[in-house]
Amino acid sequence: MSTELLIWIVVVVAALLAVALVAGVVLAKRRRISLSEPESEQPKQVKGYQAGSGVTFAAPTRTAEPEPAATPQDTAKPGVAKPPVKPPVQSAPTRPTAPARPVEPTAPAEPEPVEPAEPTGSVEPAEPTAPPTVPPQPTAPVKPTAPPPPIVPPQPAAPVAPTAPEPVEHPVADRTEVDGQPGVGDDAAVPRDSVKRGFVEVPLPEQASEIDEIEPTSGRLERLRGKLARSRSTFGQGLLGLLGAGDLDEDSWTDVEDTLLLADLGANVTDQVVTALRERIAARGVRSSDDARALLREVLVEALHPEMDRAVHALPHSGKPAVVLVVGVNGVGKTTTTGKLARVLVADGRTVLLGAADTFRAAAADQLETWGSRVGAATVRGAEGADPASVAFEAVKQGVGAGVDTVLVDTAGRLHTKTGLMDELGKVKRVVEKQAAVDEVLLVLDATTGQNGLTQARVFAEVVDVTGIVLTKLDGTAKGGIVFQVQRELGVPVKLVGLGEGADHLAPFEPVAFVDALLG
Ligand SMILES: Nc1nc2c(ncn2[C@@H]2O[C@H](COP(=O)(O)OP(=O)(O)OP(=O)(O)O)[C@@H](O)[C@H]2O)c(=O)[nH]1
Repeated sequence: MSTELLIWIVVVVAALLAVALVAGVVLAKRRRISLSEPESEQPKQVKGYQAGSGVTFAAPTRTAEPEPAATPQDTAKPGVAKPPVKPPVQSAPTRPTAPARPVEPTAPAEPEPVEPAEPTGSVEPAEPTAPPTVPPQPTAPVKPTAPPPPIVPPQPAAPVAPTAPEPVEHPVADRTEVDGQPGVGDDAAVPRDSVKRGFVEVPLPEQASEIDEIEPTSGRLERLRGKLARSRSTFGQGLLGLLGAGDLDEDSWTDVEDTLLLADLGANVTDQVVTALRERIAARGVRSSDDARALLREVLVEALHPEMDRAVHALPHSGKPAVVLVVGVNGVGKTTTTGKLARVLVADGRTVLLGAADTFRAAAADQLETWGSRVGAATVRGAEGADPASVAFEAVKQGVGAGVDTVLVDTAGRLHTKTGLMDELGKVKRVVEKQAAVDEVLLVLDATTGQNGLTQARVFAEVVDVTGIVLTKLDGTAKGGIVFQVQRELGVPVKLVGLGEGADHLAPFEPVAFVDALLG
């Protein structure tokens, strides 16, 4: 074999080897790429918790036996909560294209449950003589010339033309009783003969010329977290600063306790939280501020009982509308909450009828009607001073007749005595139940009143079977901890929170998103 041939063989072998090497490298690279998903197809990793859901509505889950109300004894125990129920149906977030069906005016209310109109500011009505399951009969003789108050047929989306009355002096700041008990007679924070609040004193939403755009309800708590800034400074800075500092001595634990008490968690919840923190820090140790945050988050979320059923029972069932009563003392934000809730329901594709059973304050009905007109919900109202039960009855009757999905009844908050409160609310509920079951009783509490709100809540819980709490004005307080306490004391879940005066500043209460907002 010649040298030249040998050289050629070596060159060809070298070239073949080089080609094989390059091909091997390319194949190996391809294989590596094909093992992983294309980046765009990977689910986007969300950092931290995102409040994704909106307000959850559900048809009532009750069966023949109504759920027993939580007793104070029950609720004194830690962790007492309503047993988790069947997961509620999450309604599709559809937006209605047309306003709610107009409600046909019906004949005046049936005489039985309707009482003659009472002049506003009159003395408390006489004790009803009928047994509690029957609507109370008027004990005073009915004057032939005083027929039941006419129920004004609802004007769907009719703009309200407010006549601007003279501004009146009113102790607005004193509207919620300072010792927490609804005052009695002349001891009431707002004496019964005081000048009524005028229309001008309540900031009304602007008149609607067309149906409002409503902000999506999903993720509202997340979007409104900035409104919790005042509470955040207590939890996020105060508490995290203490826990992140490393080994805690007894003085530091006392500071932790004080911070929780100052945030209105109350003695029992504070005890529970501090005990859990101490145990877990001892078991796991806290080495960084991230550890401290994670631990605090875990303990606070647990204390809020995320397993509680927070669905608002506002979906129709058995061919009838759901009936939601909104109760609470005056000034806490009942009318505003009723209006905001109507918006949420309409945004969810539901038809809503509003019942203005707050007949003590004429402006309340105007206020509610304005809220309704902005979303195309009709309002049933009575004359000022009319029997609230008759207006509630008429609203539900018309709601059943018109086949709406939900009737929201705004009740009166001007209640001076516990007995009056009992009679009034009990009667409203009994009378309404002649038409349709009451599915939800939402107790509205003003978060800025702290312990007072809690005392009011206990009084209301004695009177009606409260099924959910709406905590308003959380944007105006550093004491967001009241949420923990109110749930524990009443054993009733906080379902909604008010985070501002804006029309869409009502959010579903989500424990994890709430704690995240508090911790910042
Ligand atoms: N900052 C803030 N203000 C609120 C909130 N909810 C209601 N308000 C305000 O609280 C005030 C009282 O609200 P209303 O809805 O009139 O209260 P009410 O309970 O119906 O009052 P009465 O009809 O007198 O019983 C109004 O100025 C509302 O705008 C909230 O979540 N945050």
